[in-house]
Amino acid sequence: NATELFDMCQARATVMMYDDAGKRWVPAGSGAQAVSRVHIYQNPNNNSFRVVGRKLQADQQVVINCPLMRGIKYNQATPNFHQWRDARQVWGLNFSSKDEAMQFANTMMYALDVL
Ligand SMILES: CCOC(=O)[C@@H]1C[C@@H](CC)[C@@H]2C=C[C@H]3CCN(C(=O)[C@@H]4CC[C@H]5C=C[C@]6(CCCN6C(=O)[C@H](Cc6ccccc6Cl)NC(C)=O)C(=O)N54)[C@@H]3C(=O)N12
Repeated sequence: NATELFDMCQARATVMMYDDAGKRWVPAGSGAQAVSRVHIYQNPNNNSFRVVGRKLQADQQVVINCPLMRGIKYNQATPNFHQWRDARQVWGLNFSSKDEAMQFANTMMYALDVL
């Protein structure tokens, strides 16, 4: 049966990926840049965590589904723009508010601490 994932936090953000070749940030997912609801889920069975973001608009497209690996460095480049590297790319979250950014960062840092 599908494991019940614990929804630790949610924040509104535009999910971006860094295009190394073009040296620019591009919106994750297809179509125009749009705000997503970004979650940090915990799988309590194996103490794993993942960041999942879905577009707020009708199609609810999944634009990020990124497991959090031990040792990731979460960089709060600005109060509203946070980023981290995974094996393949750099993710950027452009949060809709500083409060949501702070709450997300606190949860992220907790997860990275207990991994
Ligand atoms: C205001 C105008 O903003 C803009 O027009 C664009 C679009 C804005 C919205 C989407 C976004 C918002 C905010 C600013 C904030 C600054 N910033 C950048 O991109 C900076 C500037 C230079 C550029 C160079 C590299 C780049 C890109 C790739 C990763 N990286 C690193 O430095 C990493 C970081 C890191 C550190 C520690 C751990 C993990 C990681 Cl990932 N370091 C290393 C050692 O890996 C980076 O973040 N860079 C953003 C930006 O410009 N923009």
